[in-house]
Amino acid sequence: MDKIMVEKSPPLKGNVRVSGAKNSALPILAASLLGTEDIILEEVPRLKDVDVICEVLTCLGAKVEFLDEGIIKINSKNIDNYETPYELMSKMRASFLVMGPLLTRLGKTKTSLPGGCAIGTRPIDLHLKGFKALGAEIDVDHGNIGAYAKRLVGDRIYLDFPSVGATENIMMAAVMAEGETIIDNAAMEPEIVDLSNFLNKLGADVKGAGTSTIKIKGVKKLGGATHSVIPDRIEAGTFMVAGAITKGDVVVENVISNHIKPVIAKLREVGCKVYENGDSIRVVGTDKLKATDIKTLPYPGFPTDMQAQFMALMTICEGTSVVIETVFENRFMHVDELKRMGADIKIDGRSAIIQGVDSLMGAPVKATDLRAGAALVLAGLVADGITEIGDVYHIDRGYEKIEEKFKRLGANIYRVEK
Ligand SMILES: CC(=O)N[C@H]1[C@@H](OP(=O)(O)OP(=O)(O)OC[C@H]2O[C@@H](n3ccc(=O)[nH]c3=O)[C@H](O)[C@@H]2O)O[C@H](CO)[C@@H](O)[C@@H]1O
Ligand SMILES: C=C(OP(=O)(O)O)C(=O)O
Repeated sequence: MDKIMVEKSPPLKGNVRVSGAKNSALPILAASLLGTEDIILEEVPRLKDVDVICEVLTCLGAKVEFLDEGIIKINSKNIDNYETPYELMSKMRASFLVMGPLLTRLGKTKTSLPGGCAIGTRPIDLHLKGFKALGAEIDVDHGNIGAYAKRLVGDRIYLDFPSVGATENIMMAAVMAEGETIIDNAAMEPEIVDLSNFLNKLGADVKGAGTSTIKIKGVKKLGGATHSVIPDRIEAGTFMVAGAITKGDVVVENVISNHIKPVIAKLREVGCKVYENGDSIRVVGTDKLKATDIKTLPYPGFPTDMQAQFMALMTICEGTSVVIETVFENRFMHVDELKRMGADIKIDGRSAIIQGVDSLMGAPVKATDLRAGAALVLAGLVADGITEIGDVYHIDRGYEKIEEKFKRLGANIYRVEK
């Protein structure tokens, strides 16, 4: 398996362009099953997860063509298969997002139950609550899950937690249900707004995305559209932390600064200068990084997908920092790996207490999940010696051309292919 090697690097300097958001591209690609005419998607990041969802679409009968870099053409006019095979489902949890579109388009959908993963058990009860409210029958049998409905009828659905995936799956199922669906306590992430904009371009009637109440009026049929995926706020945040941790001067381009307000605020709290300038953000590091605290929350709170990267930064901030993870029950797998590099971190339930150290040491470590991997790359940039990161397939799920982008900023990073 490939490894990423990171050597202690000089302060990172220069410009880096952020790719389209993985977490927008995946639901939008799933929603492409709803359209009956050509769909052109731009700014799609070339990632392992994108390849998997494209394989899922192909297996369901859609035509998927990779055109120029970042551009994918999809035609779902003749989809005929309603089952996603276990092999594809097991490669990526987000494959579950095809259930909503298939249910409303074909009246049936079947797949294997998505399991938990390194960051938590990740149940799907809220997705199913939504499908049931719209009139679907749910059938769970031998690890498979089916949803069936002769007709879907709009209803009012309250989400017990503003789940991103459940909001997306229910929105997609509701776009062709009869009458009006209202989702209360909906997730408000920018990726939900991007999905809503895409659905409306296809001819849907979705209002309120980005607030906690989303209203969807069912339509009979959806067509085609051209749509550009929004920039990846988590990739942007990762490079911003890279500027901070190396005490560098990094300009992150193609970013919507409103989407990463908490990251900007916390970087300022640790002492960095952050300049917002149109669609770019410049982070200038400081010699005296100060401790701070973070608590992850659904949007617009501090994103759980930036928690590990920020913790890497906290390991060398002066003083004691506290991280409280409220979104996932087990998202501290990176702690043991950071400790192997000399970090001083204690876990107490959902809190991690980080005592800043003077320096980190390179070590062989494992990317236990996607953002844990990104955190180890960041820590490796400032650790003495070499950090050898294994299980990098996790990193490849969510970061396009990661070594190339870091190298251009002056990082000593390379991949060893095995
Ligand atoms: C592909 C994608 O967009 N992934 C993102 C999405 O994941 P995902 O959509 O899976 O995350 P959710 O918002 O659904 O999950 C948040 C919490 O709700 C719980 N939950 C969720 C659904 C459900 O039916 N029941 C339930 O209890 C989960 O276990 C978790 O504790 O949002 C997460 C939270 O911002 C991000 O970390 C992921 O990067
Ligand atoms: C947890 C993440 O993704 P997924 O939901 O696809 O596992 C992530 O992007 O950090």
